[in-house]
Amino acid sequence: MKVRLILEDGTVFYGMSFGADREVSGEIVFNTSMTGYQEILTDPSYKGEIVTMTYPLIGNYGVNQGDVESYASHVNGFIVKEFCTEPSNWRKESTIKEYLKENDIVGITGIDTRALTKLLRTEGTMKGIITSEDLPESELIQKAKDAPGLSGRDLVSEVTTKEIYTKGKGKQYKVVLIDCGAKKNIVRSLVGRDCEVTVVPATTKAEEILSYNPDGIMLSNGPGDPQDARYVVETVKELLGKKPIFGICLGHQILGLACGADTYKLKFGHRGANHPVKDLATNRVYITSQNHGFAIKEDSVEDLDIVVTHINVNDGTVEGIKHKELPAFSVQYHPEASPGPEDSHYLFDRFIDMMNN
Ligand SMILES: NC(=O)CC[C@H](N)C(=O)O
Repeated sequence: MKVRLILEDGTVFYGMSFGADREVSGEIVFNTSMTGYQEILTDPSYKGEIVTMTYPLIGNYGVNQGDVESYASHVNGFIVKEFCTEPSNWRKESTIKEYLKENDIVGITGIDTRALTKLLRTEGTMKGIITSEDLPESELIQKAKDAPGLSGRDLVSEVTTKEIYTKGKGKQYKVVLIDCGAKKNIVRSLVGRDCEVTVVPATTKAEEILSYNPDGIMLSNGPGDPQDARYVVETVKELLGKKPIFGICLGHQILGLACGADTYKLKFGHRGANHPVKDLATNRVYITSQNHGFAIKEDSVEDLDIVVTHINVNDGTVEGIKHKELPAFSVQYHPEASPGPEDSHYLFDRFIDMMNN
């Protein structure tokens, strides 16, 4: 079926639907990873976003149950230049097209994703709408403008776990993971390092978290504007100094806010698997997996009890912080990778070391 992608600035792209046939809107973002499309579709941090892949051929190794990163798919829509109809891989269970249909994800193909990405890079991320409706363009542009953005809404509550559950029962270190939209590989990375991980809803109060008597607390990734997750920020303020804390992505922004820093929205964010990040202590550069549209303001960290530990080599933005005295640190990127390079796995080891002290 023919569909249109209409951006709030009036740009129109024509494509074909290859997933669910529904009208969707959301913030359009681009991801530069060449592989990992299934992990991207199921990363809860993409809630509210329509993802365009810059790599021109998506789906060439198929999809399988092992590569999902959460209990469902979360993207509002998925845009590709071309999708593969005959994937070849020993792990393949079905095709990207079947997957999108089965999981009710709107997908469009035949889009000039290079032109779309260049536009978003120049103008910044924009809201857009994917539709097959035969309405006048002006009405559809208005619909795109009226679509909810990422700020001013509590997206975390839409993806956080409803039930408390534990993985790696009986393992040595007890970790409570505050689930703001956690990816499975964070849990796997901890369980693989001898941690028993109790995953709790984002609304869980500090007192209840401490009642588990954990050795450490992990703050997960998650969707939306960190300023809208104030209730988690308040919880983290109470937990600071009581137990070692490690934050990833939204968890990093939340730790920053809890320590008094400020956050802002980046022009078009960082989403991909090859973002260079410099560790300021060693001057070593790591290639990292990223997916974020907000960041900690560098100048807001001055005069606080935290320091910037990592920066992005491309644009100099803050990629990591640590508390000057208390056992708490965080990174804006994804040490759990999935998809992406595994260079930063050592950060989980650093968290274990903190729990040993
Ligand atoms: N992956 C994440 O945790 C993303 C954090 C936040 N939603 C952002 O876009 O910046």
